[in-house]
Amino acid sequence: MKHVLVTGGAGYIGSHACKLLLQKGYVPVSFDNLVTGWTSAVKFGPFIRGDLLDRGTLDAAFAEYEPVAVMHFAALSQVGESTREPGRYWRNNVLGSLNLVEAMVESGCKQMVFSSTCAIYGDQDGVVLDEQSAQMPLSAYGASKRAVEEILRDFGVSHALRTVVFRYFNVAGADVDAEIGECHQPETHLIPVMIEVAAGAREALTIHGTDYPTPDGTCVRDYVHVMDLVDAHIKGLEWLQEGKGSRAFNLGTGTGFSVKEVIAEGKAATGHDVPHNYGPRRAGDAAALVSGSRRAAEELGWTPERSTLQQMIADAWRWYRTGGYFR
Ligand SMILES: NC(=O)c1ccc[n+]([C@@H]2O[C@H](COP(=O)([O-])OP(=O)(O)OC[C@H]3O[C@@H](n4cnc5c(N)ncnc54)[C@H](O)[C@@H]3O)[C@@H](O)[C@H]2O)c1
Ligand SMILES: O=c1ccn([C@@H]2O[C@H](COP(=O)(O)OP(=O)(O)O[C@H]3O[C@H](CO)[C@H](O)[C@H](O)[C@H]3O)[C@@H](O)[C@H]2O)c(=O)[nH]1
Repeated sequence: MKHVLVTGGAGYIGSHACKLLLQKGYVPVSFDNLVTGWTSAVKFGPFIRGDLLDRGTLDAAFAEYEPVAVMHFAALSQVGESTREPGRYWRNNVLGSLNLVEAMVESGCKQMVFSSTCAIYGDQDGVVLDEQSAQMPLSAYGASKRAVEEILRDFGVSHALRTVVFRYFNVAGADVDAEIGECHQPETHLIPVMIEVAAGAREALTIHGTDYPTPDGTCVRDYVHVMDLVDAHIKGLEWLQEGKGSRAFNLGTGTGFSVKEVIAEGKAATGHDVPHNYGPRRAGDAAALVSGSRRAAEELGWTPERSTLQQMIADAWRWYRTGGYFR
């Protein structure tokens, strides 16, 4: 049996990856400290409650399961929060990842699929964002992810660590069976916040900034369905298992939607009003982040299949309506 250590396996994207890994014949071992995750999201393999900052628990995990690879999702990942608490982000994301990488190479596990982000690119007016674009993160979150990419490169040189780095754009939607989904406490991401408003669980959504240099003044993002995203992770794992070298890939659809467009689609997809008001810009936000790369399609054979805005909102809505929130 091939074990894969999934850090952050109790979180939103990690739990979806675990489900697909199991379907593909791997045993996903979730390693998570539950800072933003849920034990009830760990349904597809063993669970180790551990912190990336605790090297002993990491070493024990590698010794017990001898994973063929690591999928590294665990991180603090809120852009706004990271601008207020940069120390937490640097410590958790960078030192935590360094611990993980050192535990990996010492145990002989030399393959990692890493969750990076388009937030490493920052704001680049009119520039098509591909993997060669300049990296100018606007937040401690984005900077911490860029730093981890550098650590991975260095350990590639020194220890033959091979990594597939995925720079996600904005992930949304939920498992097609509504068995798992997105659940953050408190929720800050646009689509799940909108779902809570449509369901009447929140009074209104605040649009953070209406004076961006975008067609309607609100931020533009490239949304990708979580199921398409984890499908790419299996392809990334296979890439490494076939012995191919380290590579970075953007994961987005290439189409951007403004906050106002997302709200309009939310109303249509849920059949409910989405009351909203206007607030100031949120620190750390880029005006527009849209992928301009076809590398994942051309080299991994990855084609997003559920990543229409309508489908992502419909799946998130179904997950919410089936009472799926983790406790
Ligand atoms: N959601 C998005 O749109 C998006 C976009 C780009 C990148 N990402 C990246 O994808 C990854 C997963 O994001 P998510 O949305 O599933 O977030 P999430 O918060 O739902 O999941 C992260 C998981 O990591 C765990 N964790 C955090 N720090 C840990 C530590 N020190 N030790 C052990 N476990 C720890 C949390 O408890 C949680 O279960 C993150 O690395 C994030 O930066 C997410
Ligand atoms: O109540 C809300 C919530 C969000 N937004 C806006 O909606 C857009 C999307 O915001 P999210 O919080 O949903 O997502 P982010 O773009 O901030 O961040 C997400 O995608 C990033 C990459 O773009 C990171 O990787 C990060 O981990 C992930 O959470 C932003 O312009 C944000 O200001 C609002 O206007 N109101």
